[in-house]
Amino acid sequence: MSRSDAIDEGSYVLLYFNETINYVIKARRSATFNTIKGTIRGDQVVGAKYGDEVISSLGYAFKLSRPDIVDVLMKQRRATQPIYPKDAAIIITYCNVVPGAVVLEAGMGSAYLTSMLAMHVMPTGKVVSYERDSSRVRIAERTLKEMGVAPFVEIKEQDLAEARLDREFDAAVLDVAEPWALLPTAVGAVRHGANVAAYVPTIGQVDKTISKMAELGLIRVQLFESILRPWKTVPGEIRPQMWMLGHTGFIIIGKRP
Ligand SMILES: C[S@@+](CC[C@H](N)C(=O)[O-])C[C@H]1O[C@@H](n2cnc3c(N)ncnc32)[C@H](O)[C@@H]1O
Repeated sequence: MSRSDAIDEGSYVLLYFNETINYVIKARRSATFNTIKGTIRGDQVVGAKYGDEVISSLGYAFKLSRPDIVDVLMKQRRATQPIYPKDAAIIITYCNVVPGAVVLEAGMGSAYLTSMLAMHVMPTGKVVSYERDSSRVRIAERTLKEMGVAPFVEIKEQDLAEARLDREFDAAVLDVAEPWALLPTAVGAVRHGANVAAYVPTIGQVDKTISKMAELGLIRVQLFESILRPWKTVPGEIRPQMWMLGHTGFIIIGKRP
């Protein structure tokens, strides 16, 4: 994501009319963006600056605003079920993912979590991410580039179970179907006192993961489900939104004693 005020070809833009009518777009000179308040041409956007306004074909003014990290992340291609920012925030906070940290991850999937991890370890740390499916690696590489974090991620196109690792990691995160199978490798690769997190969608997986963490001697095992309820913020109509994300996954975090 660029810090410049200029909107170039390929920049992400929040096209904002009001609290309910707004869109995140990727600026393309040759494109046309359809909104329910008329269309906006790409050549009105590319070459403008963040903060400018453009007028739609129906005469409505839209602000060209700089989007947030979450806006850009949620526009990236998904090869797999990604970890959403609400869950990434817990993993990052509880696993002490700070600038300079070296984090082990499997699998990389669509690199949503990888991007968020990389943003927190940069500029001196790194994420070492394992993904055994090469087609997903190609998609993940693109996401990391779009998010501007590619230099902080070392991609290993390999099954984590086959990796030989030194004990150099400050944290490990497993988002795979059977994290219990990878826990011995992950636990063996983190420093004393480091946390290992697993992310799974079903209770059966939670049970197996917690049992394996206990067997491996991890301490203070914590289990979280993050339920984020967004509210409508229109003055005079403040109430919960009608729709919300009901379930994503469970986060299990254990500490290597
Ligand atoms: C649910 S996706 C991960 C999504 C990712 N966390 C995100 O936020 O975009 C799970 C990925 O783990 C990969 N995977 C599963 N087992 C693996 C293993 N043993 N080693 C490396 N990758 C693995 C799968 O190929 C799949 O792409």
